[in-house]
Amino acid sequence: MIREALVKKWSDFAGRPHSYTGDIVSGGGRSISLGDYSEEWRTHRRVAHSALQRCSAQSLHSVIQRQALNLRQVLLDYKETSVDLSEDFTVAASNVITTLVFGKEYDKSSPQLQRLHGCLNEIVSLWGSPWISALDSFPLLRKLPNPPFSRLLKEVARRDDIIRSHLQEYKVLCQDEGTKGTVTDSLLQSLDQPLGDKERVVETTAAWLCWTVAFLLHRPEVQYSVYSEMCTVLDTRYPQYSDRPKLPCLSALISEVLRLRPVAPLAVPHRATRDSSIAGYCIRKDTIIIPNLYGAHHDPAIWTDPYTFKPERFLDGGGASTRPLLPFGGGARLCLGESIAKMELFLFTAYLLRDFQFLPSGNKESFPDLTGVASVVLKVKPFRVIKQRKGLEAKPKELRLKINSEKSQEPTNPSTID
Ligand code: HEM
Repeated sequence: MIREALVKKWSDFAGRPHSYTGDIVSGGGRSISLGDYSEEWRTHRRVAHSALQRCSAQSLHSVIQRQALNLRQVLLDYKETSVDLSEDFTVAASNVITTLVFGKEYDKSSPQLQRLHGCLNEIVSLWGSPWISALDSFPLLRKLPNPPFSRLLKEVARRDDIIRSHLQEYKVLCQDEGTKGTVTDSLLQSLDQPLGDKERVVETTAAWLCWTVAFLLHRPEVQYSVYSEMCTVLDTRYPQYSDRPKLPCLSALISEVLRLRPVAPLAVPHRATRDSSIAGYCIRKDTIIIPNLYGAHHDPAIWTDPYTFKPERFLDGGGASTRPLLPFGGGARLCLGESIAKMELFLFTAYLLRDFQFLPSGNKESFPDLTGVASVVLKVKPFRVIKQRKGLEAKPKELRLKINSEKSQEPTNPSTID
């Protein structure tokens, strides 16, 4: 049904609903993700898409590898203390984007990065608050004083100032170095608009990495399987994205985490641009459509044990196909960062599992809660983890992930899943 709406009838459902607060956050609906379907939006998206494609072809791989190695160093510096890695994952993912767009990377303590992240987090949390969402449904409230809304306006202005000053700095750099017209420059021009997409973009990859570590703590044998596979295939070298077909256990792990916890579980709302139908039901122009990706990924008619973390379902003979997966949506509004995100998920996970073993920080109670917290993206509740360094020379003992393994497939702490 979701495919019918988003892919087959893509032009009927390519719109975005207008909302008072959405317009404020996206500078009047001019961002790619919240902008309505129009000629201006299509041009904006086309330019951004082709710039990202060229970036991916030229430098994305090395940019991600560099951030994966930086992340490795950060983790090594923690020694074996128990830590919450969510901020480090956010910095790594955010540095991929800032390197592509501004040619700059930051470390966790950088005041510029903290200012940007602080501002984006504040926007996300204020925008989700009932004081502010009420303004969309009850226009009369817009006339009353509303301190959270005043704060939102201030944060949005602060965000745009920060981004504008980065863009300005980068334009000067481009002129100085004669790099005008490069791939990054064309991406920059396409993003030289109110930047309402940033909140989601920096959060998704980091949220996904946190979910992966959380699930792996509940089923350590999966972690071992992926590691063992890398030892066999790569020997001592670091993985390349082109190694994907040779690393089925790693690919299966990525697909399973995307299935169980799509970080944008309800995608972004669509709007019917004309009268149409879905599954034979008449849908009037301007109806708001919310694609329930989470529901599709847990449909018992398609998935066996849909609520169980079972990457082996995607291995040969495991019975599942990746075709019904829709973590990036589809059609005209398909996630613009899909190819970047896929490469990030693969390389970050491969680098992390090649060099580290993740362990729970204490007894059974300290296992991560897998229910999740919904905000702009679906996140795991904060948890701490211990990571031990491993060397590829230390080959794992009995580590293959088996299809229909006799070991329980349930997480170690079943009371915490859904
Ligand atoms: C695990 C990582 C990610 C997931 C699961 C994800 C998923 C999604 C989903 C479900 C949508 C909504 C599609 C729809 O409306 O039907 C979306 C939209 C979007 N995503 Fe992603 N995303 C991820 C990472 C990224 C990254 C890294 C970027 C940027 C480089 C990005 C940029 C965008 C943009 C610009 C849109 C709006 C597209 C439009 O409205 O035309 N995403 N994403």
